[in-house]
Amino acid sequence: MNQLVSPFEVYVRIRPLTEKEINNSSNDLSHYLKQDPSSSEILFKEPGTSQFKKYTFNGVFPENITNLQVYTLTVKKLVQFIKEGYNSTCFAYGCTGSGKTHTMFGHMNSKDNEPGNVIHALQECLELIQNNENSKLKLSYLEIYNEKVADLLSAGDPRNLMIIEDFQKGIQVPGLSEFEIVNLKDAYNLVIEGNQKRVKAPTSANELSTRSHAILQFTLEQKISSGEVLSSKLSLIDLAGSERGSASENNSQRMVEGANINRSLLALGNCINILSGEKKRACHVPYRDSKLTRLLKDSLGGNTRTIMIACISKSFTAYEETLNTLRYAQRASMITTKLTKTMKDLCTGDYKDIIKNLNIEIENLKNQLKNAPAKISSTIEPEDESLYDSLQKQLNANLKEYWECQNDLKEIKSDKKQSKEKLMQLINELTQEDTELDQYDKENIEKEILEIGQEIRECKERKTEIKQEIINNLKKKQSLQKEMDAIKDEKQREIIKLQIALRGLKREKMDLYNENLRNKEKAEELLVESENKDKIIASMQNEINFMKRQLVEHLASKEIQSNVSTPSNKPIIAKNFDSSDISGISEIRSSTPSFSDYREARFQKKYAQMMNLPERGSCDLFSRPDLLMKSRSSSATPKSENFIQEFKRKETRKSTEVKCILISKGPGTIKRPPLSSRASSASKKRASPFEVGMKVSASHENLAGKISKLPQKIMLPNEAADLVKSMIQAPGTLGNKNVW
Ligand SMILES: Nc1ncnc2c1ncn2[C@@H]1O[C@H](COP(=O)(O)OP(=O)(O)OP(=O)(O)O)[C@@H](O)[C@H]1O
Repeated sequence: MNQLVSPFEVYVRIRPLTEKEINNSSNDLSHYLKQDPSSSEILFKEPGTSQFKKYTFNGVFPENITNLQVYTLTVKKLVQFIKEGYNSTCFAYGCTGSGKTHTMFGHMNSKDNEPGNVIHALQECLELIQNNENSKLKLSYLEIYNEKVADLLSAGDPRNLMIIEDFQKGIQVPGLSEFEIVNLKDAYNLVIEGNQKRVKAPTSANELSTRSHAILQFTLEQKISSGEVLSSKLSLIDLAGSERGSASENNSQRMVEGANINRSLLALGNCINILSGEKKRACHVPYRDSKLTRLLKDSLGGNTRTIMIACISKSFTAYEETLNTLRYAQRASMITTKLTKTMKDLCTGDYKDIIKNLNIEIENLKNQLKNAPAKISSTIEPEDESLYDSLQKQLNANLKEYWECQNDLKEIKSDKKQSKEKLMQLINELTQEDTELDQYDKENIEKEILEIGQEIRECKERKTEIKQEIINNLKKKQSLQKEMDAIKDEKQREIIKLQIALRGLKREKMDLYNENLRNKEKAEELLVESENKDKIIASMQNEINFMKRQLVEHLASKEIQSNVSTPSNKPIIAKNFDSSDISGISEIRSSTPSFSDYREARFQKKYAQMMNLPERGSCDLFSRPDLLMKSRSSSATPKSENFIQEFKRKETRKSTEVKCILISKGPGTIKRPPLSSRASSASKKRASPFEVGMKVSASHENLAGKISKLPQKIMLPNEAADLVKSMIQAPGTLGNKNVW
């Protein structure tokens, strides 16, 4: 018996007669109630018959059994179960004075201290956490009195707490005090403190009757290897007495209490009926019918384990209540069948179909998610996501609650309609003249009419309450929606701000880019300008260099003039001049006079005037551009012919005074004859040096070789003059035929 055999187990505990009851021997129910201590059955004699009806449960505890034994056979199994991470519940049900409080709490302050289930469970749970350093135990204690939830451990007096359903944590009571338990003494004191706060009042059956449902919850939190926290709760419930108003000799307050107690127990019974499958309308479990069932929603059915201890008294005065309790407990015990059956069904083909359908649904949802616009993710920051999710879940729960309320309303309407029809039928039965009713039947019908009248009143009350719940539900929905919108709005505002900032930055970036472009263009222009300037400077530099050379030449010519006297100034005659010799001259190039030539000429003129020198340019050999040659072939070009002819002609006429020939062999560079060589004929008489630049082609190695023996430097005029003179006077020094 140490393991739970089904998710919902029902035990019956028989309370022994009290001393007072023993004294009244007629009060013993033994003649009506039989129980074999070795079996889990009770035989009970139904009213009006001599036969015993058999009630079967998971176990029956006779009068002499102790609280510890009861604990060992019931709640101890649940403690093991919460250790595995499942929620579980144990509630004591029964009429006033049947021993519920005794079973759950025991005699906590009396000298014959006999702790009940709560204390034993606490002890065992503490052992659990002491053996596992990664676990915590928390305790909360509340009561439901007149359909209001009150915290029994709060320092103040907070009444009417809300019950909400959290999709992750399950049923929650926001604002409910919760204490971490580390030792039994503290826990014990908390329980005593809570018990003292419970609403109590004397009834005819119990001097210290507790008038509320007391719910004590242990929450066991265990950190598992993955780092996640496994949270499970054990709810231990001492229900208020299930008796009818008349039995407990009540005043008006007791009547209200009784109505509320009855309602919640009725709701609990209805839930149990549906979970047990007794009612055909099994689709909707009316957890919302009372605070008690709402609170127990995640502790009844599903993956939870529940133990009901139905307490009955052996007192005959409680006969009717005992019978009701047995019937109630019997119905509850049928939950076992339903759940077992469901588990069996899971092994059949239906299960495969369910899985298949679920897989299809999952696939559909995945696709929907994939195709859904990522509105939320784009607007909600990760840190807000959990809050947003939680609000979303609360909204879903709120919506679910709304539909449940609407369903309840429909059910109430239909119940009311049925009750009214039944009422009419009973009234007809009672008032019909032709029916013969004896006093007993009449009393029964009247009793039934009263009960139905009470039911109709309850329906009305319930309807008003549900309407109020719908109003509250809609208010809650609005506030949740507001909260969600606030998150969205706030994020939206932030996003808009960021977008504006981003646009600003983009504009700034664009401006910078454009400015950069402009700067680049400017830089390029400046570069070109500077290159041009460099070129100008370089050309000016060249000009300066050239002019410097000219100056040197001027000075040299002046010197030559003074050195070469007119008498000895014999005309230089080229002898044996052969045109083939100059055919190797690949290029003698000149151009039409340029501005710089003109400037140079002016400079030279001015320089000459300044220095009192004769003006330059005396060789009309090169004064005519058409005489300038360009020859690449071995045969003389017409131009070279012209050149030769002209040279010879001038030589013949002896009209040309060639004072000096400077020959320089540049690296492929041909210097044009200076402008001076093309000077006007007016200055012919005054001889002036001129240059001939040559480029010697490879095919005329002969000439090239000879020329290469010439000094490769610009000679001073007098040196050059001497050289030329020697060349002319001693022809052949440059070769047999080459005479210049
Ligand atoms: N198994 C038992 N053995 C001895 N005494 C018991 C037992 N069960 C109950 N009693 C005694 O019976 C009396 C009534 O019990 P208890 O207060 O537990 O009833 P109850 O069902 O909680 O009543 P109520 O619903 O009115 O609170 C108490 O004095 C209690 O000590």
